[in-house]
Amino acid sequence: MTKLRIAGGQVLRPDASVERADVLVDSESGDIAAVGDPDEVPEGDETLDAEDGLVMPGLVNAHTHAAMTLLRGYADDKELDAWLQEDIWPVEAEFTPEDVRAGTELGLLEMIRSGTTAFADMYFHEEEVVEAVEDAGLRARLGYGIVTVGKDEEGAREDCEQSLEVAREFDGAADGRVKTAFMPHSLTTVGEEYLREFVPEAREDGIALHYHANETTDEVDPIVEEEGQRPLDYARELDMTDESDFVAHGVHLDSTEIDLLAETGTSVVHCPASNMKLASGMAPVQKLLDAGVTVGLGTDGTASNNDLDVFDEMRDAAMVGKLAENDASAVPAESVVRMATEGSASALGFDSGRIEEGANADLAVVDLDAAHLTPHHDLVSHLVYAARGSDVRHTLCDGAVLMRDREVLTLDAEAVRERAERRAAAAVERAE
Ligand SMILES: CSC[C@H]1O[C@@H](n2cnc3c(O)ncnc32)[C@H](O)[C@@H]1O
Ligand SMILES: [Zn+2]
Repeated sequence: MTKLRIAGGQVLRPDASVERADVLVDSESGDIAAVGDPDEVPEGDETLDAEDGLVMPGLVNAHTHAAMTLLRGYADDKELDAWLQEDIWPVEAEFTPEDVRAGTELGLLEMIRSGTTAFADMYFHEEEVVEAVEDAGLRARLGYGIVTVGKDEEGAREDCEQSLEVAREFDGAADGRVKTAFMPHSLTTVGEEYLREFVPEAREDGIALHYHANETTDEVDPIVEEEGQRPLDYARELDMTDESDFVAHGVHLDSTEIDLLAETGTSVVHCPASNMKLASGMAPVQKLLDAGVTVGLGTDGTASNNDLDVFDEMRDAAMVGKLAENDASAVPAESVVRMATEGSASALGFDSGRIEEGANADLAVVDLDAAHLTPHHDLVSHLVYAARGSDVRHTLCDGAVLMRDREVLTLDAEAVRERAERRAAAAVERAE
């Protein structure tokens, strides 16, 4: 079977208009072969029913730590630094490759079930993440997260080398669905000497960078004090603000840093739920958009969210964006959908996030015949303010159907849940 016709639905187009259309997917190339009037789209070898549904680009979660599903609900209601140091990092230190595999698979299951087709992952034992992504059929940009604080020189250098190795080894894996990046955890958890030595190595090989930046004031103030400059000026001096790079959070940004991001083409991944839950602050999203910065959307890990549902994230982004600006017209629904699709895809360097001939066939079909999605005044509004991940009927990535009529075809949901439950309990027991 080479051509799959998604028939009978309405389609969300790149200009945010919605029209009655069919989509023809080339399952071999993994691309969208045609989209348009049902009378003009060629017949397919097989049909996927989109009646009473909206065909939209698959959502792109541009910042997460997928295996942290094992820590969902383990430690809540604390601010970032204490939460990481006292609760999260001690258990993560106990995680084996098998734990990371189990946690990642649970994350992938949740993503497929809520219409997410691509994500960025920063974690460790990434070889397990690559295999899980390959089997589950998703698309990912992933990397090994470096932390040098608290490590001796040998350990710190090993971490940096490991991150470069993962970036080099796995780029292009899973038939090209996996891309990689060099991933220093943040500008305060990786020592300057290591950034000065290893970032140029990544650059030489054309490897993109992904890191947490300006998430809390505790992260900004020491850099201002010690370096005498704002964190993103410091990052720019270290050659960490290329147009292939994407930073997570970007909460405490001043106007000069917003200009710097726009000028360099560095993308920002907004993580509203995590920023609210950890009381990190409110990101200046409307100002970033006004300055022309590419903004994507991410959930962060499920210990600070506590789910991977990008529909939830879109709602949070719109709500908190208005609150931050004290303006109900700020961060409107159309901008938010763009962030979660084209914005995130562009930050990750993927040719997806829009329904257009030639783009990756990464798609979700949302059921519209639900009480909470009635009436149909404005379907873009519904995607942001009313829909949930559980409204997704089918999920496709790279032209392959990953979920059909809410049945995930690439993972055994029961086995994944059972394994994650068992491994989470054992890791916590070892740590306590
Ligand atoms: C070294 S791998 C990535 C590392 O990041 C930790 N993490 C999870 N959420 C956050 C966040 O909001 N800010 C900073 N770091 C975070 C995670 O626990 C992993 O250890
Ligand atoms: Zn994070």
